[in-house]
Amino acid sequence: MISNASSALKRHAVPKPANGARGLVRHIPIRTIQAAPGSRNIISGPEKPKSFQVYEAIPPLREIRRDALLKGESVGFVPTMGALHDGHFALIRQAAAENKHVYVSIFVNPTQFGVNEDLASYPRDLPQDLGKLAALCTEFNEDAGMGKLSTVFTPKTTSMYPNLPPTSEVDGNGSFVTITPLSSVLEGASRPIFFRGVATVVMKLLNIVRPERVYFGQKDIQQTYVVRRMVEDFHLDTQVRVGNTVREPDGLALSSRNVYLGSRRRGVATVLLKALTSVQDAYLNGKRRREDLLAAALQVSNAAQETERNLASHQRACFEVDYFSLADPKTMDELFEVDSEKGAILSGAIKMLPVEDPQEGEHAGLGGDTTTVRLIDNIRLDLVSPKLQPTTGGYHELR
Ligand SMILES: Nc1ncnc2c1ncn2[C@@H]1O[C@H](COP(=O)(O)OP(=O)(O)OP(=O)(O)O)[C@@H](O)[C@H]1O
Ligand SMILES: CC(C)(CO)[C@@H](O)C(=O)[O-]
Ligand code: BAL
Repeated sequence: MISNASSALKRHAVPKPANGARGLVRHIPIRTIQAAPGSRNIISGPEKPKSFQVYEAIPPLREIRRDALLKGESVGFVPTMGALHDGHFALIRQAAAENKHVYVSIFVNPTQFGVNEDLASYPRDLPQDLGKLAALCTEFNEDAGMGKLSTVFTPKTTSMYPNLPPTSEVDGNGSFVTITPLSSVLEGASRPIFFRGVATVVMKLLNIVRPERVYFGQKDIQQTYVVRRMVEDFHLDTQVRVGNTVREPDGLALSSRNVYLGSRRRGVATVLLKALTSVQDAYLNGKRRREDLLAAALQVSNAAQETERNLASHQRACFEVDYFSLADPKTMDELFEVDSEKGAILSGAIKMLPVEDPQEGEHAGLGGDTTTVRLIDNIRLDLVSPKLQPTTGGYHELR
């Protein structure tokens, strides 16, 4: 059964197919079909006989994973929290280029949300995500040696946390993976339980899927460091791959949370990348000292804050800077001077504050622009020569 499927998914359910153990159904509109009890559901696209299976339960997923292992077929795994966008699709494409099978998980992991964060309102639309994945599937040409999207894993919270209910309390009980000190700085300083939750759920997912390769986006760069450290320290047998940040045409990094931004806040949100690119310009112009580099970011953000403050309350979109950071590309320790041979990770986070005086007819974001939205972004200074271009995919190895 698909547990967290909306009623829309249930409405689309059709009877169990009679054609074989795995019940692959072809040439039908996108539908969800309940197969073996508690386990298999099959999606099939209308135009091509391409399909993937959706699993909510762990045992049948393990079974097909074992089948692939016995056949010597590799699995590339893309963990997500759903609300899928082109950033996710770039990772899936990359995984299909490098593996026989791609497995995607969709699970909004409660333990990485702080008590006052947006777990309840986090955008969720499983039928829409499955539809997007079915459309993406048609791109993968197995005859040309590409892998295929084989499996989507949509576990219930009770399967992922089988004993104690998941907690968001800093001192809550449960079985957790903690990676320190990496998890305590930057994003971890603002979100104290965030990386404990991420490391814990990624450990669970890797234990379930056991992929040859696992794919993460550079947008969440600190997450890639935490996961890589976990993989090394716990001797997990998987390779961590990192895909470039995919951006909107104006440079804003794609993010599931961008749906919270109505037009007023969306217009100002590009300030984060503008601030980071001003540092990049300073770097390319020969600056190497932290204070000189980060001064450029502060100048851009201060000017933008001033502009917004001077607008009328019904026009402005105010924001706060959470941090700008210049960190070592191996350890994420803050740097006082950048070594040109090694480069640096330049990252930042801003908080878009709730919109004041919303106007009739103004385009509002999800939740009516009433909540603070944190945006993060980063640039690898050692990888940006000579100038950052909006990215449409591609990947790099973490060094
Ligand atoms: N713009 C992007 N480019 C490349 N990868 C991305 C992008 N956005 C997210 N990812 C990656 O997709 C994976 C799943 O991320 P997730 O489902 O949390 O989406 P998200 O857009 O990062 O959501 P959120 O708004 O919660 O940050 C992560 O590895 C993440 O880094
Ligand atoms: C890696 C992840 C899927 C763990 O919940 C999440 O942090 C994300 O989507 O970036
Ligand atoms: N992609 C990061 C997930 C989160 O912010 O919770």
